[in-house]
Amino acid sequence: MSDSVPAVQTPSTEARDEHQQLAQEIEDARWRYFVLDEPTLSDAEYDVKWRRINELEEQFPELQTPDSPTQKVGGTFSTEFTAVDHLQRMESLDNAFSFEELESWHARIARDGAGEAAMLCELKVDGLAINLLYEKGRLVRALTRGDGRTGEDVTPNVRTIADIPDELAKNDDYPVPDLLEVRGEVFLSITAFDKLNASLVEAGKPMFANPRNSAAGSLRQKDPRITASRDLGMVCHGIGARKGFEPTAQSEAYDALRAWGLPTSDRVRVLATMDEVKEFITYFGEHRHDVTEHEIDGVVIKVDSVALQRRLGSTSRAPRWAIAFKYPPEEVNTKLLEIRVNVGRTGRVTPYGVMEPTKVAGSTVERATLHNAYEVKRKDVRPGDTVILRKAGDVIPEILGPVLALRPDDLPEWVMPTECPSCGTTLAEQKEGDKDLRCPNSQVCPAQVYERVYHVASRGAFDIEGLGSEAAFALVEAGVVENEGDVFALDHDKLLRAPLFTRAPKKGEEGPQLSANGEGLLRNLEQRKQVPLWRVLVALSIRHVGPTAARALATEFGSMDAIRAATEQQLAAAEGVGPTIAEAVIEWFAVDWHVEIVDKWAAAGVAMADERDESVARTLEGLTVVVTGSLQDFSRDSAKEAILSRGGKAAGSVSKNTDYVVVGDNAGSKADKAEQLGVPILDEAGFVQLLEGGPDAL
Ligand SMILES: NC(=O)c1ccc[n+]([C@@H]2O[C@H](COP(=O)([O-])OP(=O)(O)OC[C@H]3O[C@@H](n4cnc5c(N)ncnc54)[C@H](O)[C@@H]3O)[C@@H](O)[C@H]2O)c1
Ligand SMILES: [Zn+2]
Repeated sequence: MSDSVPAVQTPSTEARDEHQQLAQEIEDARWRYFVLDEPTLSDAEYDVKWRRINELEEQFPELQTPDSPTQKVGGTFSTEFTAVDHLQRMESLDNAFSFEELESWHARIARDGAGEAAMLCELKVDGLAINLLYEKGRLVRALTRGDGRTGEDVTPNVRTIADIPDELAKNDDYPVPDLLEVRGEVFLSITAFDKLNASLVEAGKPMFANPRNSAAGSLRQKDPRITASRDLGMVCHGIGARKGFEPTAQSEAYDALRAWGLPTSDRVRVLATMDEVKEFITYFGEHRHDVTEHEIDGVVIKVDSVALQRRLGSTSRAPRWAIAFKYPPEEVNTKLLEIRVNVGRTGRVTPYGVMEPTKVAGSTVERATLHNAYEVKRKDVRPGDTVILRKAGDVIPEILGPVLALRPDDLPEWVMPTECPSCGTTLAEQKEGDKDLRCPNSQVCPAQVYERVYHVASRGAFDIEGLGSEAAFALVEAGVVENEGDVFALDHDKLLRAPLFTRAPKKGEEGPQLSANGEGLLRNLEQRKQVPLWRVLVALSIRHVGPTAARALATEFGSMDAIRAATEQQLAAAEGVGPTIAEAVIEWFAVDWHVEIVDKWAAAGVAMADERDESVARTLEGLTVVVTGSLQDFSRDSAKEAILSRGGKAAGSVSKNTDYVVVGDNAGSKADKAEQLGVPILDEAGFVQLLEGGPDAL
């Protein structure tokens, strides 16, 4: 065995074929992406091909011919614009997708003596490259990157971009050079991108797949007026040919560009170690969406010293002294298999897309909501389409729209069902003009009952262990609960009818028995019958009554009976409640089967009032008291508690239903209002008397 360099392998026919195939697909993708601004592949799909072709060429160097796509800067120029040569070639960037790849890049430049070099780190802007030529400080030409040697003349369009000065600003530190090529990225701000896409969709035109394509599409317009309307921005990230300007570092070049009034980023950092570089990368990976001026798809790391840049030089398509660290793509293409509808807790029927499972931004996604039928129509997505799926950070995944170029002929539009998929009831708008459709059969529609039973047991409501989504589904499916009213009446015999909670009989037992889970559920139900009133209120699924509103209602009224007896005005006047919640509560209790739920729970032993200290005399029974300003011996809460525990009501605002207003220091408008309405006013001492002996003690 020798340890000499392994002989160069000759590619097999398969390898040759695969390479040729990939080369063609990549050229085609580049044409669509760079020239037509209308890709049919996602960047992720493109990058897979890109990596594979590089792998093949590494294994079989013979395949790496000068016309391989790996040897060329992606893109070319279209005949719609005049082709003009760059003074200095424009390059692409090599990529790293992991810290290991970044490290091996660093090891390579270290071998060439740049191991200790300071690194300039900046954001990789997702836009398109532009080359601005300034002669004697005046902008004379602007070219797209094209194939790197020749670009497209887009000067009139670039002149419409507000960020780009027609003339460089004079400056003492940096005299304006005779000639300068400035390189940078033209981009569309995120808000402008969203706005543009929304308006394109509205106009029935295909939208842009990503910010880069939208920026390119906006810049590469025959009519500069269209470009002008698109609100493009620009940020500089390099220089090309120059006369009369010799910076020693990339960072110094940026200082000069800034001084001349060119747009530079204030997020650029020059860092000494690879650990700091990785920290920078990690930071912006986590804060990607805090950068709101433009989309970013990575970080670019550059050797700062111009002398070292020269020493490292370039390959046929990219500098060796720079590398782009790419973040995982947030947009991928996937197949929309079908559109289904989901019936929610409130009966709202929402269409959602079921897609071929795809990895995006670190998780596998196969479902995404489509909100309502209008949204489906507006986006014109159809089952069978290839769709662009976006998952930005922690935001829930979104289907942006179809890739129209890939749509099969005669693909039928999707039609929203007219009947509830769960119970068959005809769907209806709740109010005229609502975008959402609802299943009006809320009382017994299995899908809605299931959601509500699940909600009853959830953390924010009764918090019943052993009653999660599977259990809730099993109870509804087996018919042991008609709706949530029956939950606390579950007993041994009823639960036996739900197979999920049973087990096979052991020797000597007859018929199926409750499983340990079944027994456990009964125990937990029993135990959770005594919970604070606010939890019971949350469990009722009253619109607008979440934990906060429920706590407010419970504190103010103390019992379910008091809430039921309260008028809409009384509810609305309660601290933390207000008119919207008051109306929702009144509406909810006006429905017979709703009231039945409460009655059934009460009959099953669910506590319907918060416990009061019985040793306290109920001196304020039936009285409404408002406390305003600050008191000496009571906090806001303890004053309220003192009123509630004596059977009174603590209201938040003064009305003619108020019996007393207690005025402390710095009381505001409520004291005035009390005076206007002639409501009796008490000071703190009077309040204490009232608490102790009721109205008679005053
Ligand atoms: N979806 C498709 O079909 C398709 C086709 C072709 C290319 N692409 C995408 O384009 C990429 C290749 O394009 P590329 O050759 O332009 O390479 P690139 O986008 O990976 O990197 C080079 C470019 O980055 C830009 N850039 C942004 N910020 C920069 C900064 N701070 N400093 C320096 N440069 C900065 C420059 O314009 C430069 O030309 C692929 O990885 C893929 O994501 C997609
Ligand atoms: Zn239904």
